[in-house]
Amino acid sequence: MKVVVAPDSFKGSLSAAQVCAAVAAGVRRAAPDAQVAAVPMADGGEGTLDCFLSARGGDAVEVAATDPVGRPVKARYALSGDGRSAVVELAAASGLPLVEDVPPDPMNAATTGTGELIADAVRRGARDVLVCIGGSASTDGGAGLLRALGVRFLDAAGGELPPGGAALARLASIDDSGVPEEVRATRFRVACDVTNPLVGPDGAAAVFGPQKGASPGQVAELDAALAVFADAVAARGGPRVHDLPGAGAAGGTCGGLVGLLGAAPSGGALLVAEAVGLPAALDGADLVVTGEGRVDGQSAGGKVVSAVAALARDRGVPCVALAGGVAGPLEELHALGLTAAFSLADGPRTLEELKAGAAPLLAAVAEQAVRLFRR
Ligand SMILES: Nc1ncnc2c1ncn2[C@@H]1O[C@H](COP(=O)(O)OP(=O)(O)OP(=O)(O)O)[C@@H](O)[C@H]1O
Ligand SMILES: O=C(O)[C@H](O)CO
Repeated sequence: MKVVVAPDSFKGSLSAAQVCAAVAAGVRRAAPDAQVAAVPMADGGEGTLDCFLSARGGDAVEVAATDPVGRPVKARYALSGDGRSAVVELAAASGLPLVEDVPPDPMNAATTGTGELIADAVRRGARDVLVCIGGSASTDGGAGLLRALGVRFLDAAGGELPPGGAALARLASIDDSGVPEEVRATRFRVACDVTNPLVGPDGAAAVFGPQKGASPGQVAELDAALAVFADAVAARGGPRVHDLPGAGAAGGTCGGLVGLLGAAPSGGALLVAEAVGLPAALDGADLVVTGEGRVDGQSAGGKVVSAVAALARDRGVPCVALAGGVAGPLEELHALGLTAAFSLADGPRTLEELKAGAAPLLAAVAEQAVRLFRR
């Protein structure tokens, strides 16, 4: 029997790798001869670099980069063992927490550092780059990132715009003739943390500008500047990113990556699943065990459990979720491919007790679940 274990972390109790170890122990108790494939998962947020490195080998690479307000910052990204693929988390060099020590600068904050990490990965040979975005300090449409990769953003007089979202209001043309061949040859995929469009009342500036310190007036300015940016992308024959779901992620960085680098936005968990080789691991599987801290109706929205269940369903493999808490409605998850979900609770306990005892409790419920499927 082959069992694939592909869980998210349990927030506050176990990393995805620890969940895999606990579940594997339970699987072996129920089916000592089972072949267990552990594929720790993530949804593009916390833990994504680690799960990529555990699946693909390789190292975290530390780079001297630029933070959102132009200061030096050391940031890490993951490069696969074969050097061909990389995962870059935008929050590493362009995250809001990096600038908590200075007054907010929503108009000028930029994604430059993330572009520097990507440039480093491409220089080292990566041609498949997963960019996990969200948690940004900026609303620059990814202009800083793109500039670090060789794109020039010019005003009507042909002068280069300064960093930041506000300056995009003066954008007259985009020159990508300086983008190196190896960047053009790279496949970019974007894992977005939200599905907001680039502009408008649900757009990057309106919804996420305030948390970056933008006043209502600044939100309106940034929204108009992003519209100028999107118009300029469309004017040069690029896609229309104004209303594209997800384009507003990370202050419009997704819009920039889609518009100028041909990136494809997608739910984080599905992209991570591909990056860590889950589809291949599912070949010949008899059962998939997934899970997260709490499985509920929200787990259907592009989270790890729903992505794993959908991949399992496509291959006709039953999929069981194990979680600290399981709360309905679960119809959507079942429709996506989740066969059943079980809580690790073994009786009335406090949350603290459940978290502290998570590993043995998980092994016990995994053992019981596998008994239903063993052959
Ligand atoms: N071992 C456990 N037993 C019971 N409950 C747990 C356990 N581990 C985590 N939880 C609960 O599940 C909640 C959600 O954890 P989960 O791993 O699903 O995080 P998440 O997906 O980041 O959450 P969110 O849905 O807020 O994004 C945690 O806040 C915690 O209360
Ligand atoms: O970075 C941001 O703007 C938010 O996390 C939404 O992507």
